[in-house]
Amino acid sequence: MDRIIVSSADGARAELVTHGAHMCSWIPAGGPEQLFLSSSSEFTEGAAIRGGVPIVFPQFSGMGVLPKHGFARNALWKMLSAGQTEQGAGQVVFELQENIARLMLWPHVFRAEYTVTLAGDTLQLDFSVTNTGDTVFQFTTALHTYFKIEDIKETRLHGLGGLSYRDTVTGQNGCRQEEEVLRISGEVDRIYANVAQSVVIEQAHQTVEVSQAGFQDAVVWNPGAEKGAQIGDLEVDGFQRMVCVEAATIMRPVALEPGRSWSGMQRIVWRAK
Ligand SMILES: O=P(O)(O)OC[C@H]1O[C@H](O)[C@H](O)[C@@H](O)[C@@H]1O
Repeated sequence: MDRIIVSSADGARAELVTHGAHMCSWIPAGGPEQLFLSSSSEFTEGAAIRGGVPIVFPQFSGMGVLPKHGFARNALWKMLSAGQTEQGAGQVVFELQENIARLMLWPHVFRAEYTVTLAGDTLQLDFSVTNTGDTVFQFTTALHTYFKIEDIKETRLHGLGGLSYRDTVTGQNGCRQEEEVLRISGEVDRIYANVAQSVVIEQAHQTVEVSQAGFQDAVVWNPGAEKGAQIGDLEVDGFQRMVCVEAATIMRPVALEPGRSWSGMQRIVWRAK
């Protein structure tokens, strides 16, 4: 699989592979690595990469008949461009369309585009899907971002208080987060609905602000010690060093008419304390 490195004029840097258009590393200008990547991750075609930013499309998790999280994260994407914008941001653009294997799984023709843009302390991920066929189709999707954490016990998530969520661990719908600040001390797997404000991941040394547009929902996932130990491509202590905050549309799937496009974006801003 091809490896692509892009950097901005002001020193931010990202690394991606064409397999899954998968972003493996993001280092903001003057800052440390922000994405978790498991050292046990298999970098082979056909296998998902554990960490970075997997693209979930056209099905979230096991919520349908497709392989878990759909086919986009395991597909070979076409790189359309890589370099710097006129303003000096680093940028890479990928494209994915149907092929025979994908049509056998999901009988729809489409064009997906994924643009990664970085400069200074900010990373922006733009994902769009166009229905290039002549019948409507539905999909669910997520940018499944794994954030690198020093110690999950010392990490706080702000911005989720008062939101309703589906608890994937218990299968319960219609839960409500009462506490303003979420601390993770075991398995957490939640789909928050109608997320309009940003989520801030606070650690002792930094904050990371995660905002989104186009995506309706946000997933927060950490497998905890027990489930984490069962994940073959995650290090034994991996769960302590990661948290996923995913921009997603799951609760109400997108129904895309022929000729129409849908787009969603996740923006991440790093701040040292
Ligand atoms: O192991 P994977 O197929 O990559 O899925 C990893 C995780 O993705 C999402 O965050 C889901 O909410 C979790 O239920 C799932 O375990």
